Amino acid sequence: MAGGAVSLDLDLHVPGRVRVALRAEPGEVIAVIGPNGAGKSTLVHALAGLVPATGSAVLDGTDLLALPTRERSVGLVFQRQLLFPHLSALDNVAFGPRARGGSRREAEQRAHDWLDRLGVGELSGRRPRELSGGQAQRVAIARALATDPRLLLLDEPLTGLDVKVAMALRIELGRHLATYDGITLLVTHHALDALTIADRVLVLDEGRVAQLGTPAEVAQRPRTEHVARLVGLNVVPSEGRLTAFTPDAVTVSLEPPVGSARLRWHGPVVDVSPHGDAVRLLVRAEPDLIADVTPAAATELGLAPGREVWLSVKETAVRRYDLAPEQTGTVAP
Ligand SMILES: Nc1ncnc2c1ncn2[C@@H]1O[C@H](COP(=O)(O)OP(=O)(O)OP(=O)(O)O)[C@@H](O)[C@H]1O
Repeated sequence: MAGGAVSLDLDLHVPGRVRVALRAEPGEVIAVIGPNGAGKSTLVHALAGLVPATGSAVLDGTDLLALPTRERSVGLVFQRQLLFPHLSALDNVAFGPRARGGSRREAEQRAHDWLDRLGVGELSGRRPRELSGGQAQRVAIARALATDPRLLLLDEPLTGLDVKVAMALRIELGRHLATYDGITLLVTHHALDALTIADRVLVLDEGRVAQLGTPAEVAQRPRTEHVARLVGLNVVPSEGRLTAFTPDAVTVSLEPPVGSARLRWHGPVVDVSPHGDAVRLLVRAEPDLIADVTPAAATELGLAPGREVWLSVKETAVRRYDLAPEQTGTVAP
């Protein structure tokens, strides 16, 4: 039942939807991020055998794409994951270990352990219809982890859970994945998941690899506006390079900033939301920018959606880097 250390050599193509080539090392957790429609779900569904794909996905010497769906040694947690409706939570989780040849007692013990770890041990006797969405999601995660698969595919496993539960599960999942020697692909919309749980981050955009790097690389040098926003940075392309700056480096004013600052923009505020002790503004400029101001400044300037503002940033507060693609594993469709 043990997974064993395996690597994954991927060169997968779903025509018109996604193309990804990469090598994942044993134990690696790769977060998959990108805008809606980027191809994240298609990638994991293709690996699971739910979407036809060409190319190869060689795991431990075997090409998964050549295997029928049910013979692929993958663990799946998808949004709106269905549990077996006629089985209790315990039996849902014990099903995998049992199918892999464990004794009933061992399988049930293992299922109990996983349900406990995910905070739903006391619900082990319930059927799926007697569980809330969040509880069912935790049972689904337990079910995937209990089989100790060599490839774990998690598509938005924490989406739809309340903040406290998601936080606790993120910690539990991170702890487990840190010692898990199989390979994990974790599709997520949350920077926190990508940056805290993952060893590398795969950024997809329009079905292509836009960036593949460590969380630190991606956070410091995001190559797409989407990723920049996800990690809370502004990124502005200029003269073939990218200029990055934090939202708190932005000065907001109602009049054009004085001086000859080249780094200034004008546009309407489109969103105002609390962000820690600050107020975060989204301003529709070229490109869209985020700025953090104090609550006092927000009140004084009357910052509300629709308000036209000027944004500027000092040269000393920006970091510039090259746009040239140099990621490993990038393949153009
Ligand atoms: N069943 C399908 N048949 C044909 N095209 C599809 C199908 N499902 C998705 N697509 C298309 O494939 C592309 C990738 O979609 P996919 O669902 O993989 O994106 P995603 O990155 O997971 O997006 P999201 O964040 O919205 O879940 C999109 O252009 C989408 O419209």
